[in-house]
Amino acid sequence: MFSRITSSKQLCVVFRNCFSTSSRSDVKVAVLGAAGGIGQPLSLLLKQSPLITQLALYDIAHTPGVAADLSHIETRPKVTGYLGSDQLADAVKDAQLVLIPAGVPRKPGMTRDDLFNTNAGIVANLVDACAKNCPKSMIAIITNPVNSTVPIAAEVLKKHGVLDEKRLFGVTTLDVVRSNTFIAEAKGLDVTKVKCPVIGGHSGITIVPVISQCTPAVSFPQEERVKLSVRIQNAGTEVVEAKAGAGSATLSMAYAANLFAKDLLEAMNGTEGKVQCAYVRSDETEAKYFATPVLLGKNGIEKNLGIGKLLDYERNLITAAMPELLANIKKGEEFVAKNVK
Ligand SMILES: NC(=O)C1=CN([C@@H]2O[C@H](COP(=O)(O)OP(=O)(O)OC[C@H]3O[C@@H](n4cnc5c(N)ncnc54)[C@H](O)[C@@H]3O)[C@@H](O)[C@H]2O)C=CC1
Ligand SMILES: O=C([O-])CC(=O)C(=O)O
Repeated sequence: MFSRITSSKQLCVVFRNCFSTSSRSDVKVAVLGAAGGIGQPLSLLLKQSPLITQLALYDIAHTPGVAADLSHIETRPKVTGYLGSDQLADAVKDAQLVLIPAGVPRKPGMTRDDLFNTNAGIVANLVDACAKNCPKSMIAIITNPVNSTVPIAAEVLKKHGVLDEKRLFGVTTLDVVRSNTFIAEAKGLDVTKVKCPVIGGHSGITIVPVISQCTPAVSFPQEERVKLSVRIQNAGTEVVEAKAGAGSATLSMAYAANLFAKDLLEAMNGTEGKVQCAYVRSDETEAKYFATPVLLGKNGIEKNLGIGKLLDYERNLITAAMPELLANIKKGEEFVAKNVK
């Protein structure tokens, strides 16, 4: 091939074709809270994506350093840093995907709902900027309490008249990642082959692992199934306690959010068959928002794949989750009604 090249222009074309990626259009991804415990490793993982052309990093502190550091990596996304609220609009302007890990994490003894008073306003403010500057963007909320911050985001977008429920996600991928890991460990399986859906919400008893739908199929005596399910529900707390005041899961969360973002970006780019569990607007139960596996497509959620067949034990977990989930959703919606113009 190279023997027939006669000019430097031709060489450039060959070089570009050899190293081109599957996507040629501009894809801007913004990370809000990019200098944090999740934001930094997540941005590092996203910087390795050939599907992203611009990686916009926003935070209220430290973004110039994080952006300068990541910008030296020899991968496709161009990194830009934005610091403070004056630069928020530019950070999200025309983004196709906004990932939000901004806000405070738990300390031992706290529930995710204890973060509401600080994080509700942060999420409302960031989503307000998205509504104004990238109204068609996919928005993936990582900030806790996810059970409430997703309804907050929806209500803010609704106030601006730009809510598209198919483009709004609460990121619950870490629950699936943990289930896969714990089941593989318990059964001595190749962890890369284990896929266990987790449905419901993203806090304590609202997290509902559906071990009966795991592939490959696994069976446990009831006592062991209960122990494993409870461990999955409390896995976030396990990390909070191990970190002893220094925050919650950051590295595994960055891994999980990158996995979710990668599948969503690929689906947006036309790859079919991408499925992830996510906390989304739902008609599956009486809860307006409920995590289930969703088929991703060019416009976000292509199809909600639903709850599927459950064991009585798993159905009882949903029943037990419902009061807390409904209260969390109501709290988020009321926050916007009372506090956001
Ligand atoms: N969805 C999930 O599965 C998980 C969610 N989380 C949640 O993610 C959130 C972030 O956790 P970490 O990164 O560990 O916390 P962190 O404290 O290390 O980082 C948070 C970052 O947000 C920034 N920030 C604060 N207010 C902001 C604002 N108004 N605008 C932009 N940035 C702002 C801070 O400057 C900081 O850099 C927490 O709410 C945590 O509970 C954590 C793990 C899993
Ligand atoms: O437990 C927390 O506070 C953070 C979180 O959501 C998780 O690790 O699942």
